[in-house]
Amino acid sequence: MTRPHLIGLTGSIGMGKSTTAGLFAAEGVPVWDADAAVHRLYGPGGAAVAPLARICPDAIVEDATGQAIVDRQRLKDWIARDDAALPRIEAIVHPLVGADRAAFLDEAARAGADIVVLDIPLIFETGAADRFDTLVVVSAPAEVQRARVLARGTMTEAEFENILARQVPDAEKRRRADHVIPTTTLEAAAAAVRQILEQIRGNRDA
Ligand SMILES: CC(C)(COP(=O)(O)OP(=O)(O)OC[C@H]1O[C@@H](n2cnc3c(N)ncnc32)[C@H](O)[C@@H]1O)[C@@H](O)C(=O)NCCC(=O)NCCS
Ligand SMILES: Nc1ncnc2c1ncn2[C@@H]1O[C@H](COP(=O)(O)OP(=O)(O)OP(=O)(O)O)[C@@H](O)[C@H]1O
Repeated sequence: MTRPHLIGLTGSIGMGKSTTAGLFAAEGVPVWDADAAVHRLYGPGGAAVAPLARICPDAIVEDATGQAIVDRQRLKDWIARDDAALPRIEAIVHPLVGADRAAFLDEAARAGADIVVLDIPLIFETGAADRFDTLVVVSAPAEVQRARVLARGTMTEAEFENILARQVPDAEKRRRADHVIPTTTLEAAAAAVRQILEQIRGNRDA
């Protein structure tokens, strides 16, 4: 069983990771989404619920059907109060995310996938960049990024600035990427996705 070629897909907040992951999926490439994995781990029956309950019982609530789930706002409240909180949460969540990713990769290899995409917001921030065969960064002009994030209405301008300040700058991500996908239009992004897949397959077959 040969290992699939690993594409790491990343980019700063609102740059179009999820949309671009969908374009890879539309080309038949299996996609794993790190954020979605965390949401599953925090949801009903999720593997992070019990261990997080032990270190922060306040962060556990019941969903509409009475099942225990992690309340992200309450976790954030704890992180804001206590500098030790995030490292303790990460010590629980990261190994569980790693296991979810490993299960996805096993399944993709078994299914005979030649290429897979791992959609991970914090590849550069977590020092994981060298684990991929190809690094792809999605990017759009800063004013487009700002307008998109604020148009969602899910955060204030100050919250957006705060997240930006904690992320590796877009220019550095672009510099370190093997490929930059422009996300100003869907057509441009889709063309870049097809070109990247062709290049990887061409190099492999050469
Ligand atoms: C703190 C939590 C509850 C906040 O959840 P919430 O839904 O409000 O935000 P979300 O995770 O979607 O992040 C929002 C934005 O901030 C960015 N961001 C989040 N954390 C960081 C960070 N440490 N550094 C830079 N950017 C970050 C994300 O990329 C995203 O663009 C959540 O991020 C969490 O549980 N984090 C700990 C687990 C973890 O390490 N997850 C990362 C994936 S392995
Ligand atoms: N190629 C594109 N052309 C036009 N609009 C796009 C493109 N890619 C993304 N967008 C728009 O940009 C916004 C953000 O996209 P998306 O949710 O994919 O970003 P993200 O990087 O996954 O965000 P986050 O980091 O916040 O999770 C959405 O409104 C989406 O419709």
